[in-house]
Amino acid sequence: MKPLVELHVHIEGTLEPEMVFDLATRNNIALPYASVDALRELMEFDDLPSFLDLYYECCAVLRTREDFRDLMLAYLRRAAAAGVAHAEIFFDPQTHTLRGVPVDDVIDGLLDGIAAARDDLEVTAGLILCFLRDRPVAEAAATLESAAHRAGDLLSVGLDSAEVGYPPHLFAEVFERARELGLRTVAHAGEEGPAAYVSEALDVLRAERIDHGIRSLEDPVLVERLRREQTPLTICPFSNVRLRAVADLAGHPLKRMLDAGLNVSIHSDDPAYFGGYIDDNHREIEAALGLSASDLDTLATNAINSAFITDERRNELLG
Ligand code: HPA
Ligand SMILES: [Zn+2]
Repeated sequence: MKPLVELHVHIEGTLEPEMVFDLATRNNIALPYASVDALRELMEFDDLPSFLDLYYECCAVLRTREDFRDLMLAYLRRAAAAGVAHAEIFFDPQTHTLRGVPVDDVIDGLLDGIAAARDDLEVTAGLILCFLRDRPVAEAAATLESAAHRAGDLLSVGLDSAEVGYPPHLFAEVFERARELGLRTVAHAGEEGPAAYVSEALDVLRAERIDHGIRSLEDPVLVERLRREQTPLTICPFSNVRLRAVADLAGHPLKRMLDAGLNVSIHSDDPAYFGGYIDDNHREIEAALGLSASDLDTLATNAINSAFITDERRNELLG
């Protein structure tokens, strides 16, 4: 069995309700939830925007470098227990800098957590700085400049938050600047937005991986292109069900995507909110779709081949 590689997880989406309460106490923040259970009960969503409202609200407890370290270390412990050997992890700096947290504290804290995990968990990890597409483009550009001196500490940039109405082309110049800084590029597209956003992310942003991309199936020409170019699509089954992009796991298009020869792999998105981590996503989607041993090997191999790692590390993970 190949190890798991996590390519689509938002660190803020690993903030478990218990940690929301612990950090609120540490930082003297009054929460609008009566209890951990009361917060958990709010985790019923109609769509991406309704989820994002709660996700951003909970982020208010993250204030210090130590908070970000503890969040990262808790996530990597859980990931290591799931069998994850390598993780490429999104973070949303604007969510924190808009509340007055310095971007360096966010990055330093997350790197502290990664360093601590490397020493005792044998998990490697890297960071993907995401721009919030539903905020002004100028703010994304300023965020990138504010983190430009940390480009050596980052793997890639990404694009997340509410998708519909915020097409990728808006961020063309920001992504171009990121490439000038030596960063790789990925983008959420085709989660709730149309297949055309996936094409735009490829053509205009030159995204090297597409996060979600499930609505690509609505455009046969795009599907053929994704197959030919073997563009990685990072699929998050629990997220798609909980945000009602698909009705249930049995109706998830993953098997159709595999059978179409697309480069898909399984990931967790926001595990604290969507009912499970990467191992849980794998176990349940495999059962729901009756995936074969060969499908499972393809999924594991795709994730390893789609990671931003050295050839040496890739060979180690491929075994
Ligand atoms: O699933 C997601 N989609 C878009 N933005 C996000 N930010 C956190 N999770 C998500
Ligand atoms: Zn995501």
